[in-house]
Amino acid sequence: MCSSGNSWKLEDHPKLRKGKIIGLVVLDGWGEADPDKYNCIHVAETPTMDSLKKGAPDRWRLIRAHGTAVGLPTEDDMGNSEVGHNALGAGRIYAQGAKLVDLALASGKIYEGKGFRYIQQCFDKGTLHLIGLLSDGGVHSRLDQLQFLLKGASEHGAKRIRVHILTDGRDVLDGSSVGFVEKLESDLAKLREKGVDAQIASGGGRMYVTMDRYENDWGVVKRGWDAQVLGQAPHKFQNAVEAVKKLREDPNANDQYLPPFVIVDENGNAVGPIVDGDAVVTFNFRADRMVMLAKALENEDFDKFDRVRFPRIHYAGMLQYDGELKLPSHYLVSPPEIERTSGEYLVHNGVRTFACRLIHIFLCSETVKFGHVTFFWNGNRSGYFNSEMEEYVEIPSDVGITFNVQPKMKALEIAEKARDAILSENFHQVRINLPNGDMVGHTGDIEATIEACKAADQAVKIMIDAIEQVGGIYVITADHGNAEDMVKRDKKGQPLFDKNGNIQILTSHTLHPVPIAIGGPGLAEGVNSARICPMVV
Ligand SMILES: O=C(O)[C@@H](CO)OP(=O)(O)O
Repeated sequence: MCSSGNSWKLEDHPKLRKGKIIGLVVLDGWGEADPDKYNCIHVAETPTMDSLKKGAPDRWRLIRAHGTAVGLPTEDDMGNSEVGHNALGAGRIYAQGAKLVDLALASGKIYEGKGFRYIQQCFDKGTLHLIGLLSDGGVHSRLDQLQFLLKGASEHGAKRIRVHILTDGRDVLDGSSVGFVEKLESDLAKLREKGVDAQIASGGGRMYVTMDRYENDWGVVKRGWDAQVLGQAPHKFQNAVEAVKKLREDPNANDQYLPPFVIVDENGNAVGPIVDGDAVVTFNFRADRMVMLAKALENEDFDKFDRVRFPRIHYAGMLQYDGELKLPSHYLVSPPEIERTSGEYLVHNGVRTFACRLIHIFLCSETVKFGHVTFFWNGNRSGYFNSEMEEYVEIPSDVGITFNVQPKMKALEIAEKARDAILSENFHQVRINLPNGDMVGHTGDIEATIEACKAADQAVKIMIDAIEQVGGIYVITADHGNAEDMVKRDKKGQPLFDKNGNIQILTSHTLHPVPIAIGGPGLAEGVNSARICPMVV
């Protein structure tokens, strides 16, 4: 992509011919790693991707999808869908939320901003509630940022603090929740020694409580609301470490799906419901899984579930989560200003080659990843740039099952919709996200992840066949790794076992590079993938 100054006009590519349909596939969670039995992409039958790889180095190569290459603070930060899609969609690299929050905390500027001053107004009479994901995964939040915020908020006047935790087990090892809660408890104890009334007030597993996304299942947010705001949950404990340990005793329990619980005092009363006059901060920096709660906390008109009570609070997000909706209206750190993304350029350059080409861009995924190719791709903005030029199609995801039960997910339906869009010749660009490798990888089920990768490969083939038929160009890439390495390893790369001799399964993203392949009959001679992405290794 190349434009001059502030103009939206794109200069012509020196080699690519105009008027060729582009089919763009993001294979979510598809990295490149050494072949072994824990590399589900290697084990799965993936003839389409295998044949694309033969085009190396001109038509297939690797790109970095983690660390500083996608705007994260350090090279040890695994990639994730937000930063991967942001970078691919913008065609540029921005300092991401994690880094911006680090800087604001380190410089102390966070406490000077409008957002902090807004919540500070409640510190005299009200409680400060902090809600978010408790882990050091660095994808949605980080424990050390919460620790700094707790300390900083108490030094800046917060006298009563309640933390509402969401256990992880997805970006970090399952079972690690107990250690994180212990660490937090010890920090809160230190604050109590200094006279701050600080406690954990409620909790639950991130995938079952609060952190739904793209309005897939409002029941998840309601469970969180009941515990955090109303102080009601099916499980009650006097101590959060005990809560997590006890709930994990269920043989089917895991950190991602722990049921909601509230912490109660000796009289059985919840220690920290959110009430009028309180301040609330959602401390996740990543947007997608906080947007729904932000709507519930902020929107006067709200009909997604019965809130029972709508407390008059001062609410701020760690960041503003949706730049289009300006949600939430108060935030502690300004989000990355991701502007002039590729989608915006495309609508501004909407040359209609034929009269029948009514719409320029078509994109599709299923609900659980739908926003990745819309919201993230467009720099964390919901909605169309130009609805006459773009069509966004969402295929409803299965609700109420974990994805290892249905590893094909909606890959074939997505690919068929994309194929029809390509063959209709109504679009210049058709963009899809295939979530399988990632979503099934997050369940830690190796067999199912292998099936998932196979399905994604079949979907890629459908898309490529359609592009071949209309003489277009395809670009196949990924936003980060996951399914290519499903075990925790030591420094020498050997799989690690726990004390019971069980292999330690990884559900998280990885630090591996991801492929990018380009091809199709519309591709001009001499065009290679090195020029089409900012993150080429
Ligand atoms: O499910 C999610 O929220 C993240 C992992 O925390 O995965 P992805 O970045 O692929 O969306």
